[in-house]
Amino acid sequence: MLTLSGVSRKYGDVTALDGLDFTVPDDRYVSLLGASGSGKTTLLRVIAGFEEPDTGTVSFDRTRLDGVPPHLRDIGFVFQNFALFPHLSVRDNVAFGLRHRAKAAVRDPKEVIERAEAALDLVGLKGFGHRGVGAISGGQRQRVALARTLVTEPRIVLLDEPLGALDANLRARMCDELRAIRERLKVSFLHVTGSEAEALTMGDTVAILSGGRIVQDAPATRLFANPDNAAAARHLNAWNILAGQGTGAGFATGAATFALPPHLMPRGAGSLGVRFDQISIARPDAVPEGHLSFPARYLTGEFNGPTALAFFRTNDGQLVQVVDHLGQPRLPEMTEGATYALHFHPDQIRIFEGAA
Ligand SMILES: Nc1ncnc2c1ncn2[C@@H]1O[C@H](COP(=O)(O)OP(=O)(O)OP(=O)(O)O)[C@@H](O)[C@H]1O
Repeated sequence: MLTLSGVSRKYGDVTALDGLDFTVPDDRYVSLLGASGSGKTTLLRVIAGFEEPDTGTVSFDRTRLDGVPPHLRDIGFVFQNFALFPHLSVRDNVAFGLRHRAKAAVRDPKEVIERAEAALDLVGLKGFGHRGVGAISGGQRQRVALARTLVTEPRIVLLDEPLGALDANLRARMCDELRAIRERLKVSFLHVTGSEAEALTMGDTVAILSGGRIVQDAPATRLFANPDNAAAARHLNAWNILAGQGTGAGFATGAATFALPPHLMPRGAGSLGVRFDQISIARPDAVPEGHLSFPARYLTGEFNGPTALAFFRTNDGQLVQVVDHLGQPRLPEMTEGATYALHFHPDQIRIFEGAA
């Protein structure tokens, strides 16, 4: 198990990692989700040993890795741009790591070729060994990069936005393949991405990096349904979040004051989260009994195939989204510019304590 405790890393005035605690268990596919600039690459570089943390520790199975140079950590790193050697063949790219690794370098040419070919077979590139890396597709280059890392039998594989350079179709296929390869090897993958869909699809668990810390680390389905805090919810791109304050009259937000059941009422500042797919829409005078609601002006709709998105603006100018699944449509016909009541049952909301 890889463990980071209290890891901080600053660049001048910028705090990239801020006392971060994080573990990657054995035999697990872990997604790390964060916005651009949230410190994802810094975190991978600290784990791999390309950077040392200012404070805190990195260990593997309780052995400290701080101060151990990258090539002695047994950690694989698949770079976003693949970083292949353009003048070498596919097989020689894969063999390179094996011939040159610091621990237990393989010198016997026959064994090098056998192991390189086995790694290519594992990533679905049997028979491609003789090709130049310029003569294969982007998805195949991605797999060469993976094979080059896997051939060295790392204890954990770090993947920095591994699908970012691929087109959408290929990305979907590589998602399945990465998971299948990992399951065969039983080695943990830590997959960094800025895409919530990719993080949720890939990870057995998803860790969300925000403000230099992991704000939630949970199985994908639990995280999606039950974010612990507003920061985590925001990253899922599926939750509307209305910041407000608990008052005598209810939970006061810029969109409306909600008469929350007492057990949900935050003591001071807080926010109300409601998922895009759990809001219904009615005429202002037709909100069902027991539902909470707020008024909002319908802006426009967006049709995405199996789902349709509707965009609204609250009285205080916040953008709110509602999603409809075309298999089970819930939304009425709406007129752009008209005001509707967006409503939901109190059981469907999450209240997050603290300032948003
Ligand atoms: N070498 C550096 N010198 C100065 N600031 C840096 C350096 N590396 C990273 N930073 C800053 O640290 C913060 C975290 O950067 P990092 O590259 O880790 O983010 P990221 O989540 O990987 O972003 P992206 O998804 O855009 O690649 C950013 O504010 C970045 O500008």
